[in-house]
Amino acid sequence: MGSVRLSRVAKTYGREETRVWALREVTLSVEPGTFVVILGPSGSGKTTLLNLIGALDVPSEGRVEVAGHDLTRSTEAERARFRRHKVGFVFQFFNLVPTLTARENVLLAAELVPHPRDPDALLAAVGLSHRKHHFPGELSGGEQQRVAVARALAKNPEVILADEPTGSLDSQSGAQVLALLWRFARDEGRTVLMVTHNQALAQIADRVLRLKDGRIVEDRRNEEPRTPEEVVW
Ligand SMILES: Nc1ncnc2c1ncn2[C@@H]1O[C@H](COP(=O)(O)OP(=O)(O)OP(=O)(O)O)[C@@H](O)[C@H]1O
Repeated sequence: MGSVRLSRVAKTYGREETRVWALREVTLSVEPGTFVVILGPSGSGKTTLLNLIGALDVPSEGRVEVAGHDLTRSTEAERARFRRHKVGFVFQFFNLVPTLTARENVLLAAELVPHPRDPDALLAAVGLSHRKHHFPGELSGGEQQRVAVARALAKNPEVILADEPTGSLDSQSGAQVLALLWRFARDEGRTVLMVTHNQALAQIADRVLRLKDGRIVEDRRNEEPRTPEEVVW
């Protein structure tokens, strides 16, 4: 299932005197079913970390293993297959296809995998049955993000990577999106890694990672995480 293991991972950009260390000496092991919240200042390496786990990028050093796949020893074609089958992505700005309806956006993801979840059931679960034939431009930000979560879940992925999924939402829509991601980890044993600038969201995490200057400077487990509904933000 969706285990995540990084061993002495570094990621650099550029060369020699202009080299930037986006990540260094990152070692991490996350068990399936964990809801991980990743905090850290701008430029600390949070997005880079998600990109490596999601096989959108490869490390400069070290090893990345996700859901039993060694992403550092795979070809680009294998990584594309891994992204397609194993990972659901949720971004800050939804990234829906504007010319497709909500339902078609979810269907498009479902068609990528052999054992998808039912798009209509997912749209019902995110409270959007009545809006499924609407285009993204006809939906509010919160509704679009709920479609994006339904799209990510449609693939029934082992790992969900969410980069500031509530960053552009009002608090009520944000809470709904959060609850969907949280339940997916809790009820279905999937691994969710979520980057956020909102410190309050650490309370709902099973595990909190804090990055600074490309290193993990805090790695804490919450014995009794709160539910998204309990957190005021
Ligand atoms: N393609 C790139 N080329 C050069 N440097 C990059 C590239 N991508 C990221 N970086 C640098 O790597 C470092 C980490 O970036 P990253 O986007 O992972 O940070 P972040 O914690 O997600 O920041 P933010 O909260 O602002 O999104 C930064 O110094 C950034 O400027």
